[in-house]
Amino acid sequence: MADDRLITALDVHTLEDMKRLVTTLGDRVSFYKVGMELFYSAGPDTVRYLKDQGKHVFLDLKVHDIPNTAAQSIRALTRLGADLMTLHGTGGKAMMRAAADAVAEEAAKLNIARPKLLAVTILTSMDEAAWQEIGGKDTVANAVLNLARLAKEAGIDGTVSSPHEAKEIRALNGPDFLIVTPGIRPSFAAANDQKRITTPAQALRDGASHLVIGRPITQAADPVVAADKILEEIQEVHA
Ligand SMILES: O=c1ccn([C@@H]2O[C@H](COP(=O)(O)O)[C@@H](O)[C@H]2O)c(=O)[nH]1
Repeated sequence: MADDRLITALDVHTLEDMKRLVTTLGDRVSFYKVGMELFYSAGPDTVRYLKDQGKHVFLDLKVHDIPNTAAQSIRALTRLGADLMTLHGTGGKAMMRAAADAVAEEAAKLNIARPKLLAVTILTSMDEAAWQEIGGKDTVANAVLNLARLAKEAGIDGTVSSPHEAKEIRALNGPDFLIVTPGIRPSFAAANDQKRITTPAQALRDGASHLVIGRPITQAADPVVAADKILEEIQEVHA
């Protein structure tokens, strides 16, 4: 049975590959992520197709620019009708505020449901060493928490962060804040390039609202079996 807490990342190159995966996974997956790899290759048709299939869409394009450019880009993306969209929290509070205002304005103008905006904090592929290499002065966890606080103050709906920070973000930003966590690895899957990882059930127990899982499903020998195992695991953790 589908569970909206599972978001499957469609990191493939073409519309045809995307459609094949969505057809294969059928009704068991209700929420998909379209990221840069797919969107830069196949464009807005990806989102339209998924919406036509009755799926929820997380459009993860990680907008990062000065406030005006970020806001206008987010405004344009709002017209595609995704459910969730991202921008980088490291663009700062003024940028996040401008983008949040732009989404609200554009959705009201079009009379559509307002897509929720998520701030990407520190990528889940970074460990402490990688973070310090780019000049991080505090721990990854503290930097993530600071960005989560700024995001909420700026009117952003949630964060993209690793499951390692979920418990503290939940305590800081309350029950309604979205905590969307990539870096999820079921026991049967390889870590790949992800560094701050945990299992699907543990991430939910720690307060994640959604799990983003790509390769453990899409590159599995049998994606249906992999998705079913994950769904079985998370159904034991109540929302
Ligand atoms: O910090 C981040 C932000 C985004 N992602 C995205 O999530 C998926 C994870 O895919 P896996 O194959 O399960 O590793 C991928 O699309 C990333 O772009 C992230 O991993 N970490």
